[in-house]
Amino acid sequence: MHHAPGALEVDSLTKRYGTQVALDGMSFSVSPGEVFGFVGSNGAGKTTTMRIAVGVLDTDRGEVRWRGKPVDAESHAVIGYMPEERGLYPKMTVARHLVYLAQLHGLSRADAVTAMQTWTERLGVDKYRDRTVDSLSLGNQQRVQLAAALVHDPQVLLLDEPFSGLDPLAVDTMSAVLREKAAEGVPVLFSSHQLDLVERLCDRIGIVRSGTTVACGSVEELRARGSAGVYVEIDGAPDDWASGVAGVEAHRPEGSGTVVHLNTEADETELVRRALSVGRLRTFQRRQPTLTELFRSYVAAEPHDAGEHENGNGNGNEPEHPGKARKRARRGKREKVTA
Ligand SMILES: Nc1ncnc2c1ncn2[C@@H]1O[C@H](COP(=O)(O)OP(=O)(O)OP(=O)(O)O)[C@@H](O)[C@H]1O
Repeated sequence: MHHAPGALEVDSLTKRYGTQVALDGMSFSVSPGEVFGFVGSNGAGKTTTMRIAVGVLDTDRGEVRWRGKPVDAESHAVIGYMPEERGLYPKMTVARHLVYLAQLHGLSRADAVTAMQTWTERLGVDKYRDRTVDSLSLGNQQRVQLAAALVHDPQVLLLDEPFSGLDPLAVDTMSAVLREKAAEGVPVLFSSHQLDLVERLCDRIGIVRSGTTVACGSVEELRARGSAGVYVEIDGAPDDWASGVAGVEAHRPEGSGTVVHLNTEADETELVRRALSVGRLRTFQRRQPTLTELFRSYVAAEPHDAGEHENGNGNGNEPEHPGKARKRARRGKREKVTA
């Protein structure tokens, strides 16, 4: 785990709803200046983690620290939070809403008005200032919701699926704002199921499963730990030419070739030998896994909605190799995930 001064540290959170385990040793940290992507399948515990960090929900065990101290009412006030349930008052105008929220966080009326003007312009909703929230389209309501998380100049940003339902231009604006806040030294955490976006935007990523962090690192670090892939083109070879080669996990057709996924026990020399023996070998190219492929390998074993959660790796601090997750996946039933 990182311990940069000023980091937001989520340390071994445990949370149950009745018998339902929502968090099971959730741990990770977000450094100042870092955009951290929080990904995991539905019900993995992302919203619960954020709600605990912002103080709207209590944890059973573990703690969240900011600047080395457990978060309390004072630090909650400096967090900008965009909740999943989008808590805007539908009948209030956009301007009144944002000024009210900024004042609630301690800004003077004049500063609150300035902040409202700045953020509505920046997020392209200034023309709707005098409209009630419920008269806006969902995407515009979402822009206002982001403005609401930003008007009080937060020192930590926690955003629950801020990109869902946004048009491509709004995605660009939202991305730019998150990078900008990070550049100011703010730790920025957001959850998303849009993995291409996460891959592009984030400095680091935490993949969660069943209430615990199963992998954490930059995309490059996670890729290096993931299983290798090879793209192969062979004239005249049958589709299943790689079957039976040690360490071959899967192979699927792509274009005029085949993508072969290898696990850590794979013998690449044997694969090359086989490739040469089945036809005229034209291409043999190593491939890094995409974030979507990594996601699938890490969360495949998730027993969600089972009422009980498997503990990922004991402490949630050390990333687990996808190979282990795959072994569990072979034992347990495979779950469909939204990637
Ligand atoms: N109020 C609640 N009462 C009972 N169970 C709950 C409650 N809120 C969440 N849970 C359960 O806790 C677990 C974690 O839910 P959470 O909303 O944190 O997941 P998530 O990762 O944010 O999912 P999603 O991607 O679908 O938003 C789930 O199993 C969920 O059913």
